Parts: sequence; C-alpha cells; structure tokens
Amino acid sequence: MTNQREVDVVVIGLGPGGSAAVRTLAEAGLDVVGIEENLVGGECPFYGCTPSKLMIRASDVLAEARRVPRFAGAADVRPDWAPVAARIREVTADWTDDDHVADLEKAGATVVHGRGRLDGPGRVLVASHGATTTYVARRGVVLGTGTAPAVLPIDGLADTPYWTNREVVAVTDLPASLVVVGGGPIGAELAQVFARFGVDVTLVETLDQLLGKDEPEAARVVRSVLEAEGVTVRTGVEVGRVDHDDDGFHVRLDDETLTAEQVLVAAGRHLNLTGIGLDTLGLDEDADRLATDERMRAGERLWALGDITGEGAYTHVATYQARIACRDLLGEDGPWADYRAVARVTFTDPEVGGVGLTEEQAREAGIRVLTGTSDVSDSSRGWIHGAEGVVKVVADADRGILVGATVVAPYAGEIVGLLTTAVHAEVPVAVLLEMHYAFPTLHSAILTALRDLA
Ligand SMILES: Cc1cc2nc3c(=O)[nH]c(=O)nc-3n(C[C@H](O)[C@H](O)[C@H](O)COP(=O)(O)OP(=O)(O)OC[C@H]3O[C@@H](n4cnc5c(N)ncnc54)[C@H](O)[C@@H]3O)c2cc1C
Ligand SMILES: NC(=O)c1ccc[n+]([C@@H]2O[C@H](COP(=O)([O-])OP(=O)(O)OC[C@H]3O[C@@H](n4cnc5c(N)ncnc54)[C@H](O)[C@@H]3O)[C@@H](O)[C@H]2O)c1
Repeated sequence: MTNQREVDVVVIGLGPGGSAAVRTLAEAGLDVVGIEENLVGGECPFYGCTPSKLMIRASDVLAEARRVPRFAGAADVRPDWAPVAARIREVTADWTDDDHVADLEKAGATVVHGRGRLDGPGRVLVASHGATTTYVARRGVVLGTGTAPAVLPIDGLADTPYWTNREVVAVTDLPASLVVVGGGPIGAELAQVFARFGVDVTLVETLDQLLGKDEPEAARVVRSVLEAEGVTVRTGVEVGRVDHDDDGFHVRLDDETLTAEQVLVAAGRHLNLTGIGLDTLGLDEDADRLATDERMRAGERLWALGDITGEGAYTHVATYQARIACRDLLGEDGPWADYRAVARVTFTDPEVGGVGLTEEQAREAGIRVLTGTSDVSDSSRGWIHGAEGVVKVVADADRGILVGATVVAPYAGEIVGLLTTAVHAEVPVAVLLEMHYAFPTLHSAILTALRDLA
C-alpha cells in the first residue's frame, strides 16, 4: 500500500548530522520528517564516539593508577570490565533510542523508523512496517546516511565471527588475546584500551605508519607508547587470510600467522549510499563521497551532510554541516562551509590533536611551507607530568600564518583548541609568538614549536 504526504523537508538518516538538522528545522517551524532505519542518534552515541570514549576513560584511569609507583608510592590495580560494560549500557539505554526520538518530537518533528530512498528531486520513498509512504518535500531532502564498517575483501574473513565497532561496544567479557586490523583512530584507541585491561593485543596496519592521516612525528609517539604498554604493532603488512576454529582466529600475514581469541576489524568505513536512489537525481551512488557545495547542496533539492560528504568523518563536522544546510534551507545568509580549520582528536593516551593541513598536505597544496616542532617531554610541564609528546606547527611562509598543527600530549584535544583558533582566524605567527603562555603548561610547548619555525 502506498500513501503520499507533503512536508517541508525530509531528512534521511538521523545520526548526529541528520538529527541536528531535524531539530533546527522543526524549531524554526518547518514541517519536518526524519527517517531512520536503525537507532535515532546514529553511529556516534550507540557504536562510536560515546561508548569508545567510556572505554578510554576507564583505561586511562587504570594507566594513571599504574603511574603511582613512579610518582607517589604503591597502588594495587586490578582491572574489571564490568563497570565499563555497565556504563555503556547506561549511556546507550541498552541500545534503545526513545530519548533521542523524544528530543526531536519535542522540537516538533515527526520521526519515522524505516528505510528511506530517493525517488527523484524532493521525493522520498519510505518503507516502514510493510507499507511504503511517498514523502514530497516542498523545500528539499537532507541526506545524512553515514557509514557502516568497511567489509574487507580478505579471504576467509567473512566466514568468521569477527568484531567491528558495532560488536566491540557490546562486549561484556574480554578475550585473552586480540588482533586489531587497522591502525587508524579506532584501531589505535581500542588497541590501547584492551591492552590496558590485560588483553594481549596485536595491531596490524597496511601502511608504514599508524594514524596514516596524521603527521609521522605524531604516529611515532603513539607507536612507541603502545609498544611500551605491551601492544605488538605490525605496520606495512597485508592480511592474506583469516580463519576461525576451536583455537580461535588465525590471521595470516606476509611473514607470520597470528593466533588470537578475537579479531577486531577497524579498517575504514563504507558509505551508506548504495541503493539510496542517487541515480534518480542523476548522481553517482558508487562515488567515494557525495560532493557538496558551500551550502551543503549535493543535487536538485538535495542537501547532504556528515560522513558521506567526505569532509572529515567526525561528529563535529556533521553538526557543523547541519547548521550550514539549515541556514540555506531557511533562506538565511552564510557564512557557508569552510574546512580550513577542521579539528580532529584521536583519544589515545597521550591524545593526538590536529587541525588543518599536515606538512605533506600543505606541500601538495603548493604552499611554501615552514615547520617547527617541540618535544613535550622537554617542556617544564611535560617533565613534571612525565608526559611524552610532540607539537608540530605548519606555516605558510608567504602569508605568515599557520595552516596546520598537531599536538601529541595529555589533553591534546583541549590544547589543539588554541591552534584551531589560530588556523581558523589566520592569526599571524608574529602575534602568536608575542602572546602569553602560562607557566608551566603543556600548551606552552606550542611557543617552542613556533620559535622553531624554519
Ligand atoms: C568507534 C568510533 C569512534 C568514533 N569516535 C569519534 C569521536 O570521538 N569523535 C568524533 O567526532 N567522531 C567519532 N567517530 C565518527 C562519528 O561517529 C561519525 O563521524 C558520525 O557519527 C557521523 O555522523 P553522520 O550524521 O554522518 O552519520 P551516522 O552517525 O553514521 O548516522 C547515519 C544514520 O543514517 C541511518 N541510515 C543509513 N541509511 C539509511 C536509510 N536509507 N534510511 C534511513 N536511515 C538510514 C543509519 O542507520 C544511521 O543511524 C567515531 C566513529 C566510530 C565508528
Ligand atoms: N577520535 C575520533 O575522532 C575518531 C575515533 C574513531 C573513529 N573516528 C572516525 O571514524 C573513521 C573510521 O575510523 P577507522 O579507524 O576505521 O578508519 P581510518 O580509515 O581512519 O583507518 C583505517 C586504517 O585501516 C587500515 N587498513 C585498511 N585495510 C587494512 C587491512 N586489510 N589490513 C590492515 N590495515 C588496513 C588503513 O590503512 C587505515 O590506516 C575515521 O576516519 C575517523 O574520522 C574518529
């Protein structure tokens, strides 16, 4: 049976980006329908940012307690996953979305659980509870369908009960050993978590460095910390085959076969665009991103936001883009989208905070580059804290401004805020060199890196 309903805006996919758009448009008085096929809230609160950061918080507490002998005497540390599993169930409400739905309905939106599909400009087919409804959106459609874990074409893998981020957040009992495939943010963060809880972890990465999107100086610190904490790190290796039997998983690399009780695949994401109907608007659904203009327009009466746009797979990018798309849909003026100063944080310990371009990206962009670095462990606060880390700043020599920066340090995610302001507002390096940096702080290592610009 097919029904038809006319509304102002249809939003397909209610992750952080889609949910923010629904809320803003509904609060502005528009007739908005949000369509979600799984949990309203999306990857971040249920399978991503929030549960992983709860794990990280717990593992950081363990690590800090283990530092007691070095700084303050003795501590008896006995890890227990039960409080972690309980807090994750509390924050996800056991993977139910009633609160998220209520939040959007309170704003005046209609939420439909079902699968949405584009059917030409401004038209969406929604399959829900055995019926199909056609929504005709007077202003347009917002697409924010996000990603799913990439399915790797590794021989044998599909026949094994491996974990992705979707399963790992629900773990109640830890395995004795774990192979993590993929040394990006998810792999690095979770390898450290499980190692700190006593799991024998091997981290396997195809590239020659961990955190391939970050500066090599940052990746080196993270690798050395992980190895010091007992993680075996293998970079520059291919996984040829994965098997599973009574002895667990067997992960065949070029030069050895790893055996472990569990495998976590954290090797990138697949865009949820397949079969979404982009072809009905003349767009390519097999592209590696859905390109958007500065107003987040992706096609005729179509706006896109979040991970599918390829502008940075972060929650804060999705919600930023939601603000821009809503501005356009509500007929307001800019500012429009600007990605010069996107901040990113990998929540390893020490954290890796980055903003803007890496040195390599800046050189590829044709910028006349100057770089400066400083060793956080050599700074006063770094030494007091017993911290390892590095600050690297990347400057445009011709314009006298920073175009990128990276901080590896405790709380680097907070410290990078200062550098995000500098890159975003194009604060002259000459000004950054003359401002005050409190003593003794971790962020004062930025001044040393600025003085090193050459
Ligand atoms: C383990 C992990 C940790 C992370 N940690 C961080 C972090 O610390 N900080 C950070 O900024 N980012 C983090 N991220 C990334 C962050 O989760 C994503 O960038 C963010 O969720 C993207 O939001 P989105 O709106 O694009 O879509 P998503 O959150 O992916 O949501 C898209 C929604 O669309 C729905 N959908 C898809 N197709 C359809 C359809 N046809 N019809 C209806 N609904 C559909 C999906 O079910 C989903 O709910 C992490 C990700 C992972 C996996
Ligand atoms: N703190 C954060 O903000 C945070 C945390 C986690 C995830 N995220 C977001 O989620 C996205 C996905 O994270 P991710 O870590 O899965 O992806 P990623 O794409 O950043 O990293 C995946 C890594 O897996 C490697 N890889 C791919 N195939 C492999 C194979 N067969 N064997 C070994 N290694 C392989 C890649 O070379 C890459 O280094 C990220 O892009 C990030 O934006 C953000």
